[in-house]
Amino acid sequence: MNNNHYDVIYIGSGHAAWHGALILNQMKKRVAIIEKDKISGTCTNYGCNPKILLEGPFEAVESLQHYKDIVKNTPQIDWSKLMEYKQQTIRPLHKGLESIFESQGIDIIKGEGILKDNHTVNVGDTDYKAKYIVIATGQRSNELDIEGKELTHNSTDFLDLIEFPKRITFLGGGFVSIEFASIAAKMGSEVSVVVHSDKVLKPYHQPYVKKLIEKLEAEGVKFYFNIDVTKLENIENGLKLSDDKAFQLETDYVVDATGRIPNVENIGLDQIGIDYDKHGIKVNKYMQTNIPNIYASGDVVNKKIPKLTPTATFESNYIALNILGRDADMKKFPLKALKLIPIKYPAIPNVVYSLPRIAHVGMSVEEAERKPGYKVKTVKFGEQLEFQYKHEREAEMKVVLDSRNRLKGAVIYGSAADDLINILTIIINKKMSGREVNKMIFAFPSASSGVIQLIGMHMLGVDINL
Ligand SMILES: Cc1cc2nc3c(=O)[nH]c(=O)nc-3n(C[C@H](O)[C@H](O)[C@H](O)COP(=O)(O)OP(=O)(O)OC[C@H]3O[C@@H](n4cnc5c(N)ncnc54)[C@H](O)[C@@H]3O)c2cc1C
Ligand SMILES: NC(=O)c1ccc[n+]([C@@H]2O[C@H](COP(=O)([O-])OP(=O)(O)OC[C@H]3O[C@@H](n4cnc5c(N)ncnc54)[C@H](O)[C@@H]3O)[C@@H](O)[C@H]2O)c1
Repeated sequence: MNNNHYDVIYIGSGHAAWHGALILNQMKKRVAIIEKDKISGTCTNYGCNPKILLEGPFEAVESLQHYKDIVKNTPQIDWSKLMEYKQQTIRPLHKGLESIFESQGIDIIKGEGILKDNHTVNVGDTDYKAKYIVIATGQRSNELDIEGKELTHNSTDFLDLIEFPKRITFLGGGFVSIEFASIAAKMGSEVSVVVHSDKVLKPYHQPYVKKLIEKLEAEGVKFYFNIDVTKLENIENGLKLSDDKAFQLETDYVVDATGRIPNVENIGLDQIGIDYDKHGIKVNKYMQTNIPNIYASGDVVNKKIPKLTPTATFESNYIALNILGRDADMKKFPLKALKLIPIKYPAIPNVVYSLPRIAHVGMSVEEAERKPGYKVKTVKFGEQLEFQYKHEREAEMKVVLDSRNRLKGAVIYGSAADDLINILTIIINKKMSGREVNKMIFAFPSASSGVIQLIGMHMLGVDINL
């Protein structure tokens, strides 16, 4: 076989690509991954992984603060040591993954992939051919078009900060701003969050967002709402941010966290006629673009569901199975059937990794309140399970139950929300009844055992808000 001919070529090497690439490789397909930057994409190198690693010590400090009458003296975090640890841990990851892929027989092609026709991707001066192509080029940070925009930084810069600034400002009220502001507040910086609307974390349950804002404000974070910044300039002692009206803010470091935009430019979409818009590449229910042998996966897709690592992974796996189904011969009928199954997303948990976290899954409280027959129950588990839940009295959740008391959705405020939400996601996806939930035994006295018990009681119709 010609060396440059593949069954499947991926453009991009993030979660939207490599999970499926490994499946196809295992199933004896010849696979190549084209990557212009570090192998394994945003999450591993510039997103989830470095973020959660840097956040670890701050989370530990936050837990200790729940015992402030008992544990004296808040520990100080040495940012430069923490950054050193982050670099040592994160920097080798892409090389590690690269060698795993290569040892499995997946070809890694370094460079910028550009579609030339329905079966050809060009990298540098070489053309690579494939029966199927998966576009998985992800997103990049938005850059606000303001005067002095070159003085702003993005999330990647923040995650590489060597020295923590005394004053730091985040533009935007989304995930990145709120997660990073939680860290910055604990570094003792003067932290500002400047938002162009009157809300932060719009998709989240606003009463819990309000609780989080109040908590961050108590730690010194200043929120500025309804401000459309237009200018950032150097001044004698730092930077000055302003709008066209009276807003002025002096700071030392500005993070533009006003969202991410799909990488749809310069990859040959117009040349070969693939449909896309500013929200990403358009796909059908099989994740195919309007050219059927070319798929799109992950953040680059124009989709209503959240652009997250687990959704990118889910799509990557789905596409691999769809390709296997299309290629299967009739003797392997079960595989053939795979190509006919449209993608169907289960309930998708979302977490803001703030301190504390906010998480949600399934039907929102707001939708449930409008829907006849649905109930919303508030479970004040921080108060009810004080000793199990490590003194975090303000931790709370709201669960959405349908007319048969099945769990349909939940929103959680509290430090363990990121793990608890996964358990609730299983209950929702498995459509478990209250009886089924109550038939299981969990380790005690863990936080999750208490929470599941409380929810299990609600699902049996027993209201046990003590
Ligand atoms: C700061 C931050 C924190 C985040 N935290 C979380 C979190 O906690 N949980 C979560 O679920 N999600 C989080 N995300 C989102 C998550 O990182 C993305 O949803 C995920 O990485 C999407 O995967 P992907 O493969 O679609 O895209 P990416 O991981 O962005 O991969 C795309 C790859 O394609 C490459 N590429 C682009 N164009 C070309 C080309 N022409 N040729 C070759 N290669 C190309 C890029 O270099 C990149 O490596 C975070 C994101 C950021 C920025
Ligand atoms: N925990 C997680 O899962 C996690 C964490 C970080 C990032 N992410 C992913 O990365 C994406 C990017 O995060 P983000 O926080 O940058 O984006 P975001 O979409 O969450 O928030 C963007 C913020 O910027 C504001 N904004 C948008 N346009 C603006 C403009 N022109 N002027 C001023 N403000 C403007 C929005 O109102 C919003 O408050 C997320 O949507 C998510 O997909 C996920």
